[in-house]
Amino acid sequence: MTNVCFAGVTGWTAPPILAGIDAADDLTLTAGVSRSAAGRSLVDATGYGEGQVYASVADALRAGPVDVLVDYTSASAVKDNVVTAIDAGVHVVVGSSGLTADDYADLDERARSRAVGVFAAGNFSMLAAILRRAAAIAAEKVGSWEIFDYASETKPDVPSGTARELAETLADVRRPGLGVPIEDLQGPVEARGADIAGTRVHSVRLPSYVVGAEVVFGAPGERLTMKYDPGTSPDLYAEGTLLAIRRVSEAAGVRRGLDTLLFD
Ligand SMILES: NC(=O)C1=CN([C@@H]2O[C@H](COP(=O)(O)OP(=O)(O)OC[C@H]3O[C@@H](n4cnc5c(N)ncnc54)[C@H](O)[C@@H]3O)[C@@H](O)[C@H]2O)C=CC1
Ligand SMILES: O=C(O)C1=N[C@H](C(=O)O)C[C@H](O)C1
Repeated sequence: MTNVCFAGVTGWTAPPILAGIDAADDLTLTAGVSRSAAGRSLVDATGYGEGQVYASVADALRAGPVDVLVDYTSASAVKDNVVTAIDAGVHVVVGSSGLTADDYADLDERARSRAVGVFAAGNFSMLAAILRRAAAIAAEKVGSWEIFDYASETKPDVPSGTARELAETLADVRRPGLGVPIEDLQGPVEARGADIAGTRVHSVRLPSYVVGAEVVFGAPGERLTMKYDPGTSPDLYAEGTLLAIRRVSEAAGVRRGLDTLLFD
């Protein structure tokens, strides 16, 4: 049996994942973290689970045995939460966005030194994972691309975890070419987007968008556009998150990208 603590238990993403844990014979939801519901029982606050809701990950991990922490909190809270779990010898599944490649390098070192597994995906949906894998294949043959990152006007972090992870994945293949170097541009250079691991990333924040991502590959005389477009339900993140919970203890250190669990 794997004991799971879910941080972000009252958030938008939580319900279908909590339902999946509840329905699984091999997983138990033993603790939750949420500032607004701290002190309540899990079942009262969420409809699922056996334990309590705590105000912080540190409090939750002190309260009882936990094998895996799942973090769906926020870009501002996630790094401290992951560090707290690693230091307590607890494996971590990171759903929250906002961590950079440098953050993951720090966490990897820390996790390896404590023989803890950390699994992170900028997007736990199956189709976003396929986009990541397909884009990496395209980057082997096409040397120019840019990413468009779409999210609601209230998303606090930029770029999305989905877009950041995509850019960092493509950087492992190669760095895209630029027709005009950024330093040689005339006009406001912000118009060319942010440099994320060598890719220009353009973040759009407008009402009605859920996080989606588009990568456009350009070659002389032709373009290839790959676009991930989610609906409005958080259900699509549940299956991938449950897979990660079950597999995070397989290896020490940080592993990234749901596609690595689906295809490798
Ligand atoms: N990797 C993926 O597939 C997905 C990633 N996300 C990311 O997950 C994160 C959460 O997303 P939502 O569920 O939409 O957010 P939300 O704002 O609806 O919920 C956040 C939850 O975290 C808790 N929380 C936030 N900061 C906290 C802190 N400092 N201490 C204790 N609890 C805290 C809140 O109480 C709430 O329960 C975001 O970073 C989002 O970008 C969301 C959906 C899918
Ligand atoms: O903020 C969100 O809502 C989401 N964020 C994730 C991201 O930053 O990529 C992905 C998910 O689709 C929803």
